[in-house]
Amino acid sequence: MEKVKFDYSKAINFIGEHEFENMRPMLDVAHNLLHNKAGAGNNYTGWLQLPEEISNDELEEIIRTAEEIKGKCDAFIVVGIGGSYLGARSAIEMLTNHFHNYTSKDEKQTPNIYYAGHNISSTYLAQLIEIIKEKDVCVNVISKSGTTTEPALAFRALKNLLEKKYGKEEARKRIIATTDRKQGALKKLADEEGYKTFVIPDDVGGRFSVLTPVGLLPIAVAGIDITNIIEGAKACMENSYNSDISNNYCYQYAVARNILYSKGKTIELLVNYESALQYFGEWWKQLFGESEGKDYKGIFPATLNFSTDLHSMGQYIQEGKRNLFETVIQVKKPLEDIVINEEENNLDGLNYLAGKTISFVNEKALEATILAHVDGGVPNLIIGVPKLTPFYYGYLVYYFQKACGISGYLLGVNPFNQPGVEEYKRNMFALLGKPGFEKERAQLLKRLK
Ligand SMILES: O=P(O)(O)OC[C@H]1O[C@](O)(CO)[C@@H](O)[C@@H]1O
Repeated sequence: MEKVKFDYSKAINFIGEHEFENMRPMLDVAHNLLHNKAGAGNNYTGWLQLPEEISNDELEEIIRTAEEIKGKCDAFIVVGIGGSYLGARSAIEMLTNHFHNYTSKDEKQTPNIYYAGHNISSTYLAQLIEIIKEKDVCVNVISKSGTTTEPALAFRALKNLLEKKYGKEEARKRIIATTDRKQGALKKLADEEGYKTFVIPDDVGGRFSVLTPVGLLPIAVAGIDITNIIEGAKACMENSYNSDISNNYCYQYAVARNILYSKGKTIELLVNYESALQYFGEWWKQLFGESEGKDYKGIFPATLNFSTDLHSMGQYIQEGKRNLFETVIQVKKPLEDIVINEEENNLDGLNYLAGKTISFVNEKALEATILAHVDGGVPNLIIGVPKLTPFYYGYLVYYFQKACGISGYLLGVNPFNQPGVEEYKRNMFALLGKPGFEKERAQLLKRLK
């Protein structure tokens, strides 16, 4: 199987070969911290061996449940936020037809997939309920902590809908909870109601959980081969095991971004030229943002979808503040292609492209953009992916997770916690009047006057 490749030749004006050499000792330390589970946050590094440790029994159980759901519903709702939904969504958007929710179940043999609990928009939830209320519905509620407000609120409304529609007994069979082994409100609720549950391993944090039932169940419901995803992750696990940077593309990426960061390139733009990768970017953004943005440092991760965003953000990238670098995901072969047709009168002037394919044009757009942006002072790192298949999805997931762990240790942070996210939650609970937050509430209300 062809490897996912990393190429930093378009950043060579910004990173000298010797700088990789200079980073070897630091990389060795980071590698050992991660692999010996000796670094900060080491009790959340279970994702490292997941592709090898996930058992056939567990995979079969996920696939069996997914088949049941597929047979039972035409609307499947994934309720979760952050790492509890972005992995699934990134795979589903990458690996199913762009228009999968617009095709009939007969055609695709899978339910439409909807998402809830990833915002607190009443309009979104009301409109979702309107769309699904006449359909046959199943819900997968996912929360590691089991206490996150956004999915809990959405789930309360959807549970109510299902119970009214089917009665309590049948609703119970249409709800699957993915949560902690023993704690949290969702675990308690699932036990009381008798929902089927899947467990998120204790040592795997939300943003590293896509290769657990968190991601795998919804992905399987969407008709995607999850065993292939695990195979891909396993391949990357093997290819990125060696701490020698000269043949470890994953470590080259981790090191390159840290070198660029140390030179003031504080914003990383993950760029794609395939719209199917939009949500992969969202998943990546949380992975790196939540892992590295702490202790008042860290690269700010942003995503761009090209060529779409070249027509909105292209100006900034070319000539704005020079604190950017790009990481381009280059897909070598599209799943489908279209040959550009010849037109007799050539009114649009495109006949010079007749006989070429749309993907050829996309490739030239990529090459042209990289050259322009490098000339404009924006280093480009390129990650070459042979094709968008389940195998390479799994490969990329592991690639970025591993690079993130290593990169976080190189930066000197704990890549596996997220203490800062609690700040807004405390304020929100206080303002909502949650019991136990009375003191904070009084203080905040004064500040809001
Ligand atoms: O799975 P949970 O516990 O609902 O958390 C969802 C998301 O919220 C966070 O905890 C941040 O609040 C993320 O780390 C996580 O991915």
